[in-house]
Amino acid sequence: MTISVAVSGASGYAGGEVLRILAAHPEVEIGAITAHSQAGQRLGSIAPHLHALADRVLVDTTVENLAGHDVVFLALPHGASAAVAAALPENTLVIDAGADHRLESAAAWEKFYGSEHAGFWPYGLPELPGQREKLAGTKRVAVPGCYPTGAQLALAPGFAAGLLEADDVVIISASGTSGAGKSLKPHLLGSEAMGSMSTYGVGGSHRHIPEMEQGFSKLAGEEVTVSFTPTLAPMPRGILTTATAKVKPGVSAAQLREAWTEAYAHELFVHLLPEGQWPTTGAVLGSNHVQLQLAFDTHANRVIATAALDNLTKGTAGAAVQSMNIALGLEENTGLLMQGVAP
Ligand SMILES: NC(=O)C1=CN([C@@H]2O[C@H](COP(=O)(O)OP(=O)(O)OC[C@H]3O[C@@H](n4cnc5c(N)ncnc54)[C@H](OP(=O)(O)O)[C@@H]3O)[C@@H](O)[C@H]2O)C=CC1
Ligand SMILES: CC(=O)N[C@@H](CCC(=O)OP(=O)(O)O)C(=O)O
Repeated sequence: MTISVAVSGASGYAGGEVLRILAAHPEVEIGAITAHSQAGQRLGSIAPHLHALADRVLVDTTVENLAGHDVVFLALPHGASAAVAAALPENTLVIDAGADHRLESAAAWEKFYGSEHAGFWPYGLPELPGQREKLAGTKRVAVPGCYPTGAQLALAPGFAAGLLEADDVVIISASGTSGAGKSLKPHLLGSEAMGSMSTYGVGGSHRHIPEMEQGFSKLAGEEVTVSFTPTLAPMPRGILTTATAKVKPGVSAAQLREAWTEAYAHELFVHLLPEGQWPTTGAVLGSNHVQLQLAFDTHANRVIATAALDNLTKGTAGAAVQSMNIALGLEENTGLLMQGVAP
């Protein structure tokens, strides 16, 4: 049976990446592709790499254009998804790449996003304990933010195994510029962003902090506090996250390694590298894979875990398609077999 799929926000980076993956997905047929200011344009003029769909024309993002498909991907600015999603039929599988349905706490949503909370959907990070079961058969998926994907995969095994302290988690991530979307931003002009690194969203203000804390707190069974600082790296794609946390008294390096090894032993997309080999963003580019490594800094009594992923693939569109596969009962890696691009 062919699955009909609509993609909204198809003129943007996340929507374009969903289309790149779906174009090679053997079970789906791509129906409506929608945009906002660029509706009416040929996809080939906006995303020239998508040859298979070059002559398709973008239509307006309306409920009428999106309804009538088995699956609808929403790749819209946060705040725009909730209204569209609420008007789509209950039996349509809706996969939201934006933030609107990621947070369970209305108070956290209002504090960080400053608008009304739209609700909470099953979270599209199947590698977290118990999460795959919540995604199977669901009709709604909230795709994680790109930074929370790397951060949670980096430290989840330690919290799930009760090895880490909850009150001293520090996460620093470097992201490629596509993480900020396609719209024009002065600090992302080529001449500003290339050849230079910068820090932003400092001082506990980044919207992804409550999402990370929500994930860790569920695993730890207590409130976890995260200090997160994002930085912008002069590359189009990729995230390198370094996450550190204090280790509980008496925990050994071998226990840490065993927890991480067991957590990801059967995962198709998350790879704990052999000891001594450290993740690189280059190795996972364009793929749904995540590389991980950890070390025990016994001097500071901290675990140091590093994760590399492609923000547009495992950080958004790959996770969205992986979640679709699970929700529909397909093999989880259908359409996601691509390896990284090197050099
Ligand atoms: N970039 C990334 O790495 C990640 C992005 N995401 C999320 O995915 C979503 C899309 O992000 P991204 O692709 O980067 O952003 P882009 O700015 O690249 O694309 C935004 C898309 O939304 C459309 N759009 C803009 N305004 C509206 C509106 N008011 N109503 C309906 N559609 C609108 C645009 O259409 P048009 O161009 O025609 O105006 C475009 O298709 C966001 O929620 C983002 O947070 C999640 C994880 C990572
Ligand atoms: C480099 C850069 O600017 N990255 C974006 C995160 C992209 C993302 O995941 O955004 P959503 O949570 O809105 O889906 C940021 O820091 O806001």
